Amino acid sequence: MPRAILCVLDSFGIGGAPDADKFGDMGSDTLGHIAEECAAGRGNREGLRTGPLCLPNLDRLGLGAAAKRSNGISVPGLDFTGEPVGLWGHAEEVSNGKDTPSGHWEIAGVPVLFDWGYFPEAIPTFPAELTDAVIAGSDIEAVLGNKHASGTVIIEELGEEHVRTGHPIFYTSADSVIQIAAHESHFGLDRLYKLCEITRELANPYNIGRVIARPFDGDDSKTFKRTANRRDYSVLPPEPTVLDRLAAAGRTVYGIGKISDIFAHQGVSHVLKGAGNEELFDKTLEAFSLASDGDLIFANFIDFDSLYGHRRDVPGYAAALEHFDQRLPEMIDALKDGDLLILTADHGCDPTWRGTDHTRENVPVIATGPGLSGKPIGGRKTFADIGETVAKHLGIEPGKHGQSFI
Ligand SMILES: O=P(O)(O)O[C@H]1O[C@H](CO)[C@@H](O)[C@H]1O
Ligand SMILES: [Mn+2]
Ligand SMILES: [Mn+2]
Repeated sequence: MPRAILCVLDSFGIGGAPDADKFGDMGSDTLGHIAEECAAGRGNREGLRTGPLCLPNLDRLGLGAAAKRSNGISVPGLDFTGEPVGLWGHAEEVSNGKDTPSGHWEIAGVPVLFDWGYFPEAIPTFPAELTDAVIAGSDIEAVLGNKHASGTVIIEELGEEHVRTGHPIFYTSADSVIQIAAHESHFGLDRLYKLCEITRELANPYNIGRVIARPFDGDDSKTFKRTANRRDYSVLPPEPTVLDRLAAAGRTVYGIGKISDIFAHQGVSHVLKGAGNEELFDKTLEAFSLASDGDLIFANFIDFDSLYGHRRDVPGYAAALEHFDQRLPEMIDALKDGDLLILTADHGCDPTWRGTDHTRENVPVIATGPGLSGKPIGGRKTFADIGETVAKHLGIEPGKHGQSFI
């Protein structure tokens, strides 16, 4: 049994989702396209990285084999030829959305089989009754934006007007989300959080997954920068997740990074935050030294998605993957006898794809542990197989969805 360690490389899809066409994402492939760009010499950035994508540790565990099985295409640069040393395969998402909560909840054994509410690609995107109610119920006079946007682009576009007028910037994306950007010192951080709480309540009838506070600082449109004080206001998962089931069995769940926010703080006993992938990796290792037998460490590595996938930054994404790969042996060396480490993702965010949104993709499912020999685990029909594997490994009762692959 000892422990389970579940790492989500946020947005690290490996292509081949059978229902990608429903999302306009047929052919999207986060890993495959990054690797192709790198192989063609378009993944270079001075001082950051050059050449073909180089992920020897993930590849040896079975990443290249899993990607090939997911979409039938060999990944350039992932040329490990022996038998993978990990359990390797991919999983399809059954949840209706390609958003972070749907992906994580399904990984934790609870697919999202209802439809979230979304806002249309129109201006204004939000219904007037909703923005009117927010204005009436808070201390703001108007909202700016009111459209689909990339979070970094919209603060450059409207940040100065926001500072001048005091009106916060409301925007959305292909996800079920209302994001509110405001300047930390001109508008105030606590005031922004309060506004998000009010908006969260008012958004419930629209079935919106998350309201997200997006504070930023800086002096003008050229220097505005989002701060680390993002805060997510999520609805609760529709059924108990494997986190809740573990908590009910008296186990400790360590949530690293965004995990606790994604699960509306339910089922997570210890929260360890980190400012970016590097710190998140350190915090995950710290949790290794805190966790006892039967506990779960659940980590989210956000930079892949928010800094590189949504920003459509191929060299940045490639460098972040290569850095994670270089550090992976630290995690493997920290495993005790009986520990199970699983690496996966919650959706895709192909940095070569149009727009700035997530992409519907299969995700890798790679597992290893002392004494575990490598073998294929095939194409799993739901991410919930991951949560059920954790449940079985940690010796708790099976849940309603998915099947363990061990
Ligand atoms: O462009 P930014 O603000 O990073 O938005 C991204 O972050 C949101 C939450 O993860 C997603 O809905 C996506 O649109
Ligand atoms: Mn995500
Ligand atoms: Mn995202």
